[in-house]
Amino acid sequence: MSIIVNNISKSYKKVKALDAISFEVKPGELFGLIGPDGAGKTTLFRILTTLLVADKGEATVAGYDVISGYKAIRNHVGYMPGRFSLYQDLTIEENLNFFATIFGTTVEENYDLIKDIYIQIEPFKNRRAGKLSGGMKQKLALCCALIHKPKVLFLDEPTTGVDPVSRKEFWEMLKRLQKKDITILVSTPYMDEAALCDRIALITDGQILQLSTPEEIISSFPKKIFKVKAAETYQLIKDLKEFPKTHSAYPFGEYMHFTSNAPDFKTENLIQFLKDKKHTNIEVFETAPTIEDSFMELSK
Ligand SMILES: Nc1ncnc2c1ncn2[C@@H]1O[C@H](COP(=O)(O)OP(=O)(O)OP(=O)(O)O)[C@@H](O)[C@H]1O
Repeated sequence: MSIIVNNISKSYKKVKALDAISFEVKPGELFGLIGPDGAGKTTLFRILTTLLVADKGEATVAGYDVISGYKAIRNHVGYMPGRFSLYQDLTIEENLNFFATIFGTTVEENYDLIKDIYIQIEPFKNRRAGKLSGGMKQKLALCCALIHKPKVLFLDEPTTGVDPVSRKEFWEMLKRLQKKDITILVSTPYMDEAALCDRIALITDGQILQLSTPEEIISSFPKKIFKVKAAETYQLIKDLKEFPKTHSAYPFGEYMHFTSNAPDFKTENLIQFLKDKKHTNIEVFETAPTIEDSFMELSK
């Protein structure tokens, strides 16, 4: 296993950031930690990259224990923290050379690994990191995290604050890196990105709610799910909560997602209920569940 996490707990005074977390990541896997802000993702990354010591439990990365093997881990992993790790006053080229030097290597030695990504920012290589766009900073930070050819790559919310096109390109880059035998642990609050991982752990309040492939998580969704819309959205939210057969109802884009607690639920019943409440332009139709729906259901 590339990463083994066994019963890891960590508290900051009264806040339990991680509560007996266990999971394993296979070599070459692209594994996602999916969860909202404050779920404990950064704390876990810091423990696995040896920057923070857990209160309880054990973990190994690339075969090394996070406590006794911390020096080896630092040489074998790449870490792209959520907040940019770049030196703002150094140029693209200087940042990259700096990271190569501290790992005792050169940009030339591992250029092959970063080439695809670096050529996109190379035209700006003399620009200071502080003056780059979010997407360009992200690409540079990834190059810096890769420059010593790590076995395991940790990416903490790499696409937060990045535009949708750059987000898509970024995930394509990760898929290419995976083919080069790098194990990747990536965290994201974006549920749509979860579908791009081999396996994911849904995490909230320091606990894993479910761990599986995205397909399995979706197919194990226990209920029929419906999209609901009406002219008055705010009133619709209130009324759906009052409908006696509601199990869950929450906003999802321009619709509400609704599940029923009644095995014999019929859309006509809901439509009639909403009509009685004077709603207009009512739409109710069945839809396929998403990872976000699984998350909502599990964290209920
Ligand atoms: N140094 C700290 N001191 C006190 N509490 C902390 C500290 N770091 C994190 N926490 C708390 O621990 C919990 C988990 O935080 P963590 O940063 O690990 O979560 P996260 O999933 O990475 O979320 P975010 O994306 O907001 O960083 C949160 O409640 C957070 O407020």
